Amino acid sequence: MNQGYCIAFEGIDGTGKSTHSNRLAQSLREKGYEVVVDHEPTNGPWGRKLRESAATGRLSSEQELEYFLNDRKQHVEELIQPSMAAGKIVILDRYYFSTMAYQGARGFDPVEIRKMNEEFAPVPDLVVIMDLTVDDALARIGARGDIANEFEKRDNLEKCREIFLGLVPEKFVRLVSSNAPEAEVSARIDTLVDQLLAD
Ligand SMILES: Nc1ncnc2c1ncn2[C@@H]1O[C@H](COP(=O)(O)OP(=O)(O)O)[C@@H](O)[C@H]1O
Ligand SMILES: Cc1cn([C@H]2C[C@H](O)[C@@H](COP(=O)(O)OP(=O)(O)O)O2)c(=O)[nH]c1=O
Repeated sequence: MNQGYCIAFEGIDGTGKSTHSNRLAQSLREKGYEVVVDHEPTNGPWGRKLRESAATGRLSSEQELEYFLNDRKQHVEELIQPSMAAGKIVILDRYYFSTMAYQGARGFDPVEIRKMNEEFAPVPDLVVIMDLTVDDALARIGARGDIANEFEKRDNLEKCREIFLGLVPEKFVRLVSSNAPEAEVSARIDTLVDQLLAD
């Protein structure tokens, strides 16, 4: 049994991370793989506080960063590491690249944020950056029936998108435009993951 895989979906809100992390999980299960799919912020105590803050007003930048790190530490210990150790494929709808982007957009140095995370969080085998223009992403959030929350302000999303796009030259990062029919986007992601699993 191998040591498992970790695949993270990243990108600004509304780009299809949740849709495509679930579609990928389904398609891998149909191929016989053992898959765990989960999201950050988690449904644990830190994640719940962070989600509340998206609706009611953001925490101070220091406190927000601390809560995201606490949430992730718990996630790594309780779910990510044990699942990978059991040889499963872990699919994450957001991971520490979101902290680089969103807390980076709030003034922290993304490089420092990455270092802090990589001290305890496994580096994923593949990061899929789902991409849309901010206008298109906000339109999809609206169509989903949601009112944009505190994290989803236009200027903030522009900064976050720039940080995400800055990761693309890295070897394990792939950019996928979400500006195509869902089945087409899904097929592109399946191809990337098939390549990873064949290596
Ligand atoms: N390729 C696509 N084309 C059109 N709509 C899509 C596509 N992928 C996702 N959507 C829709 O866009 C909205 C946002 O997708 P979602 O997966 O919730 O994004 P995220 O998890 O990144 O916030 C949803 O209503 C979803 O059905
Ligand atoms: C994981 C993570 C998310 N976020 C932000 C991005 C999102 O706008 C917000 C909520 O995440 P989101 O994926 O929208 O969760 P949900 O759909 O369950 O509400 O948290 C950060 O600022 N830093 C992080 O490290």
